[in-house]
Amino acid sequence: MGLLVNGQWQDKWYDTDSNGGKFKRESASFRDQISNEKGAAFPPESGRYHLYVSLACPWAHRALIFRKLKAIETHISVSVVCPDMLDEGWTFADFPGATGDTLYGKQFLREIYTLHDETVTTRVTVPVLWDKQTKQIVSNESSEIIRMFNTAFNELTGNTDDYYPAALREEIDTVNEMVYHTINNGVYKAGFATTQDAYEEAVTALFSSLDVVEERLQQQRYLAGDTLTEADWRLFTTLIRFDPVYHGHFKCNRRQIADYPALYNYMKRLYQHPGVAETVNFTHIKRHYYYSHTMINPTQVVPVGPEQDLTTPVAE
Ligand SMILES: N[C@@H](CCC(=O)N[C@@H](CS)C(=O)NCC(=O)O)C(=O)O
Repeated sequence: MGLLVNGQWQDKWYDTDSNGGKFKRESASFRDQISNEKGAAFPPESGRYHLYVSLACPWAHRALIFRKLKAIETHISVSVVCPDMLDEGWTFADFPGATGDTLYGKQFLREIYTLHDETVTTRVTVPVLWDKQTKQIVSNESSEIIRMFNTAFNELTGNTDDYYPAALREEIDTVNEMVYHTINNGVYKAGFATTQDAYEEAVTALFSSLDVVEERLQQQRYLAGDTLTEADWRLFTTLIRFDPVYHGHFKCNRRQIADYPALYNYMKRLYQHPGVAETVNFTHIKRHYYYSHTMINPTQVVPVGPEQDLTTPVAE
């Protein structure tokens, strides 16, 4: 894994030494918008945009789910990277379920970043929302990509489902804040911590938030009440990876999601939502983490479990 500095690849792992052993996620570098506003640089057009994703990545998974839910699959094409992310970063190497770079036949995802700007300095992350027309990255920030998908293509698709409704925004923002820091990013903070204290701090915050969410879901169907919103999808992509990966690989092993009755039922309900199961690929998920993070798992052996059947009936 590494990053681009003035367009040159440098193979470097995350620096936790300068931060007391704590993992600190950097902000995404590309933050443009697909927008209906007059004169917008990136207007919604069918066939113009492309998503580069990893099926392993919880952030990219959000974008794939929204592409499904909002029926924009025929308007936005997708390339899936190989789950192995080693010294070359994300690659388009062959792997079952990976597609290669379906636009330009490149070898490495970083070449998409340098196609945008050959002297760019940035981490090379997924998801990437790409504009085929200008050969520019529109955005590599999943939280903003899902907001664009929520509304920008409504006229093209006729799908007006709203996962960020005005009346619930305050509530959604509050939940997102807690879920992002302590759960979505919390599992990474635990897994990438290089001191005992940094690890324990992250794990404690993670499980106290899971308790809060469990209690909430015992009272209500979704995080923001009766309405399914982006807050649920943002939590879902972490929950679905939890028992197979974060519990073991990231040492988040106080409990499994399967031990929380309401959370587990909710996770299965979201998994069974039309179109969602086909966005979940446990082979890519397990392979990516256990095979790529060689400082955590030097043998690169991928565990066989857990045995879970997410298709069994759920309580509504
Ligand atoms: N803020 C970004 C984070 C994306 C991200 O960190 N993706 C990971 C994969 S799960 C990645 O590509 N990491 C490579 C790296 O950090 O070099 C988003 O939510 O879109």
